[in-house]
Amino acid sequence: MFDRDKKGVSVIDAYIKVNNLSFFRGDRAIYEDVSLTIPRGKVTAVMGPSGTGKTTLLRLIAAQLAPDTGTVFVDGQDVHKLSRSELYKVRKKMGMLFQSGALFSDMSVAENIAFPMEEHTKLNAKDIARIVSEKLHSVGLRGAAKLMPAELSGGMARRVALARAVALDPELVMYDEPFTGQDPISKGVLVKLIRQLNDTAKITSVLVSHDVEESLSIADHVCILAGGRVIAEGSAEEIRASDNPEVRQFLNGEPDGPVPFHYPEDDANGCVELTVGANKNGAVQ
Ligand SMILES: Nc1ncnc2c1ncn2[C@@H]1O[C@H](COP(=O)(O)OP(=O)(O)OP(=O)(O)O)[C@@H](O)[C@H]1O
Repeated sequence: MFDRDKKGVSVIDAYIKVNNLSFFRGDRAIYEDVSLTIPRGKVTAVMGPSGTGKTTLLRLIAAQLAPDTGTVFVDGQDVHKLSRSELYKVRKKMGMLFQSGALFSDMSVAENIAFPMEEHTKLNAKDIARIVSEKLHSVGLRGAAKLMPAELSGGMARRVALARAVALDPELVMYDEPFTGQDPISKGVLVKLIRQLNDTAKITSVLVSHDVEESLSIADHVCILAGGRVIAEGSAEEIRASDNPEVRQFLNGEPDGPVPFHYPEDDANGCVELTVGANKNGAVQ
């Protein structure tokens, strides 16, 4: 699947390169010395147990968070060394569909998709209307242009958000849990759309998801994170065939195994102290 050099060794043309990244929340290491590659023009699925740091990784890539050590290169640029204006240019190449990425409820579907173009480009109204129509067509919703978000099903809303995420023709699109709360049919539609958008617009896609089957079905490259480390990286076939017990536990959804289920406990955050409901004498009711 990847290009090969003269000796037949596979070489990855990296769009994103994460090198020896460490990132802490307080004393807790979310990442320790992590390196990984996101290949250009492919769909990469980043998977791992809840709370592992997948969203954090996307935010580090978008330079919304800064690493404690290590570097993140996006299209050859160290994003944490850029000036504000340089970072602004790099971010314009990124489309993001975050978990919380709700539509603006007081704007129609068309206005939602037009919004990034009105904010970030000098395109005239006619061109914006044409692009909105194209983007809506690409997600199969041209007939929904005038609807308000409250009139959409959950699956339709996700597709409109997708159209908005690609409104500026990004080189990179990062999807954070795009399938959450979707029924199997909507999941199938989204899977197809993510693949189609990636291939027709030659986008680099990063997909963060818990949905193992959906992710493996479209991913060219898979990266599994657990316990602050990359526990496996490779093609979907390689991951499916892995005999690494941590990978097997994750793919099979087993609660017991080498990947811990419990959030690490410490005195600062782990002690349950409730004052709610305490009466004047301190008795909890
Ligand atoms: N703003 C914050 N302040 C402190 N800790 C945070 C903050 N945001 C996230 N964390 C912690 O960082 C860890 C990684 O969070 P993150 O959201 O990246 O995980 P995730 O793998 O995306 O989880 P999920 O799959 O459940 O969405 C979690 O343990 C979380 O408690």
